[in-house]
Amino acid sequence: MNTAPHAARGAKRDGSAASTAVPTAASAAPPRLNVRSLLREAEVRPLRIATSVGAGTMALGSAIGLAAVAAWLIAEAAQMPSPAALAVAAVSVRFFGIARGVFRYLERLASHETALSGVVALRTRTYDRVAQSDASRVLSLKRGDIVARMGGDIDAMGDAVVRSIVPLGVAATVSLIAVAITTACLPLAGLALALCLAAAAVLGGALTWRSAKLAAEAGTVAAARVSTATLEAIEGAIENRVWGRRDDALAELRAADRDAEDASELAARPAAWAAAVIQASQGVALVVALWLAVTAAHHAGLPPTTAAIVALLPLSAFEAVSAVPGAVVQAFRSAAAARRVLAITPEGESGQVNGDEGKSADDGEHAREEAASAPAMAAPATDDLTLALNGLSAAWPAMRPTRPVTTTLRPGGALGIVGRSGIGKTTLLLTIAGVLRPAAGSVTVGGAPVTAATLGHTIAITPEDAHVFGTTILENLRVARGDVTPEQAADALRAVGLEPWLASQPPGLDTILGAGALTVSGGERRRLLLARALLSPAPLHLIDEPAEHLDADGIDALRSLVLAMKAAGRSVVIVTHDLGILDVVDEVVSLDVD
Ligand SMILES: Nc1ncnc2c1ncn2[C@@H]1O[C@H](COP(=O)(O)OP(=O)(O)OP(=O)(O)O)[C@@H](O)[C@H]1O
Repeated sequence: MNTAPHAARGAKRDGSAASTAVPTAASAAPPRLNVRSLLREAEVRPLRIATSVGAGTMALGSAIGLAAVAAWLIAEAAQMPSPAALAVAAVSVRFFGIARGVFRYLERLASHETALSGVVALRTRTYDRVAQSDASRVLSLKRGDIVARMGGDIDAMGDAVVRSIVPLGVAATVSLIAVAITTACLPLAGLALALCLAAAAVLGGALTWRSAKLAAEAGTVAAARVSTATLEAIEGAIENRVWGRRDDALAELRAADRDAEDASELAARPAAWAAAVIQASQGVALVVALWLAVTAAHHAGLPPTTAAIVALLPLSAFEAVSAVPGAVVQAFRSAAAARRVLAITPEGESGQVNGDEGKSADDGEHAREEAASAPAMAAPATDDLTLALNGLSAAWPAMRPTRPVTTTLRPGGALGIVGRSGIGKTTLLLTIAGVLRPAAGSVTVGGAPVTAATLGHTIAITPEDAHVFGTTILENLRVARGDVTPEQAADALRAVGLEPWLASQPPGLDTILGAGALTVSGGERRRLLLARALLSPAPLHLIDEPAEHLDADGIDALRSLVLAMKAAGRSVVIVTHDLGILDVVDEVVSLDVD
């Protein structure tokens, strides 16, 4: 039985109130993420990263080799090198030229393979976590927000490997090799190069990080203001002209644009400083290396070839360091994406992904609650299927809780929930299903607390906007139970009055329906969902607005269906605006406040 996804889709996704007024999954301070935990999450093996870094280092090393051969040729030219030595130089140039391309290709292969398989692992883990997480967190997000987190954000986490970890690893390795070679030739020059490289990497990296942070904070807000002001100016052009507010709208747009410019300038400043620091460090490294090499060649007898290598090596070493700003920007983006993804998962709440850092008292309480309810999740402990609402009140984070409800529903009974629009009937239904945690009171089946995992075993739910999949009628009914036979499917469709409709479809049960019920009418869709509910094996069924879109015949079919479910010993809870069908329920609960 697979009704949980319906529950998720069934909830309204107007998360605006929740996301502004109350700390929710979207707004709560997200946990920190470190590189080790990211690599573990993405199932990236250190050996694979080492292979990518090794290949990248060889590619850049080949470039350094080319520079070294050039330096040697320049230094040797004046001393008339032998043809044999020149032949060696020529072969070396060819070797390094080819090796550079080959290793660059290998590095791309290795790092992309690592990143792509990492993204698959990350996405799979995140889907698993979301399926197990507190539904109110996920349901409080807008659909587009979830798609963005599952899509672009996880891709951005994967990009950390290719665009951040590997380039930083290559920069560090190449710098170390350059410093080692320089130190071997002339220790003082090695020290100077090490200091310049460290200054460029650390200062340049820190300034770039600052720039990325400013761009993300001020830049995003300013860009959103410009978009809003632009849309309002265009869409409200006629009204603004009529009411004489055109100048105000344009002034707001100009102000927003100025803000956006200021924000991008603010963010560009540290980035410019970072570029300047790297350039200045490279310049200083070159001048110092040149000066030390020439001095050593003149006064300490350093061979001219070695002096040339010492003088020219900084050029190549800084080629690796110049990748640092881009890698830092990517690290910032990946970290922000990781925080957004983790914020919708239980691990995000508890900080499990990041070791034990950031566990709040609230998180601990949540974990204890989960642990306490765990035994009830596997299966009901008793055969008693009595549903008990004990002062149960339901609420989304920013919503006023519904009035407390206390009642008992025995197997074979039916309960109706009514109340004015927006009072919280659907919210209460989701709470009874265990999708949302109660705002107050409790809901139990056979004395055991209901949790999200009870859904499917004991409780099934048919939300108002339960999804109709783009597949056959039979498969749409098998959502309720995987082993529904064609005969059972046809019987269920007959029970809800869809027999004539089925007969009018030449492929019968194999008729493909349009995804999202595009090819069925509102009433047919509702009856199809009722047939699905009828086929569900769960002894307790919750149905949201079953009478919606039904004509008089449909209402009669609904009545018969509820009576049939009751006769079969199943309990039914119905949320409805249609008071006409309440004659089939045993008790009616109104959420309206007197
Ligand atoms: N996913 C959600 N996240 C946050 N708030 C929500 C969500 N879904 C609904 N709400 C809010 O909860 C309140 C109650 O909504 P609910 O759907 O439970 O009312 P209802 O009584 O079933 O309404 P109706 O009869 O119109 O279907 C509303 O203010 C609604 O905006």
